Amino acid sequence: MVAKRIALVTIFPEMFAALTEHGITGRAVRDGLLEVRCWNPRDFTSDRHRTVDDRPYGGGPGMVMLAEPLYQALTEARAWAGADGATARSIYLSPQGRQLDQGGVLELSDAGNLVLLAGRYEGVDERLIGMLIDEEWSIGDYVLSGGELAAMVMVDALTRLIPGALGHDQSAVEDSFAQGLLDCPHYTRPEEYRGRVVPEVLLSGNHERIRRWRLKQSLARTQERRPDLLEGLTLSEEQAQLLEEIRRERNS
Ligand SMILES: Nc1nonc1C(=O)NCC1CCCCC1
Repeated sequence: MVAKRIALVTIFPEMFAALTEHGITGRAVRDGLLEVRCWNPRDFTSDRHRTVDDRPYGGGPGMVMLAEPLYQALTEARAWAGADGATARSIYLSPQGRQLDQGGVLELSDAGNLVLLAGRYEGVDERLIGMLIDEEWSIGDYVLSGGELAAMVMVDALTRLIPGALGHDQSAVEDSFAQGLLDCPHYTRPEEYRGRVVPEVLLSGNHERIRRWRLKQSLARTQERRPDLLEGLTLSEEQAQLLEEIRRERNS
């Protein structure tokens, strides 16, 4: 198995320890499923202050990231990500991008290796984007101080789709999300917690009843909290039946 390579272009490479040193992403790196490597544009400057930004043409507040240090950093990052003939796609994280959802994560997970550009300041010289960026993606309609956290969100969601990255006991978590539904409620010991008990079906040991209960709970939650998600779904016979039951129970 060849490790998935994700290159990051960022002036804060230390931030990515959050991915490489913890949790599922950290284990994927240790297990050789994922390779993460950072390129810092500051390493591609030639002035004493290692300048990566400058004032915006046209005036206005803040600074804009210079194209040249990013160009050099991205070129090296793209070479690494595209080594041995691998396909590599260069992405810029910004609120102006396509909004990321699980469908987009699935698409990106099929796109081979990635180069993620994390911007700072007010943004990046548009000419650099035109020259070296293939796609712009957003993790949501809000403004962060930089693209690093957005890049980490994307890497985390992508890593969960790498075969072997989730221990056997987590792959089940993907079921409802993979079906485009919200997740069902979860419980663990004790059976009674401050007077609140676990739904008895989950103690029944009847795996078919439990599967059906969990699916019904996912459908009910999705109907209640995110009916828009249901609109986009083609329901199975069983899902349609359960949804009918839910609607009947709600109206009774
Ligand atoms: N939302 C987002 N989704 O992806 N990125 C986002 C963001 O808010 N990024 C911060 C900006 C800050 C200025 C430079 C470019 C990135």
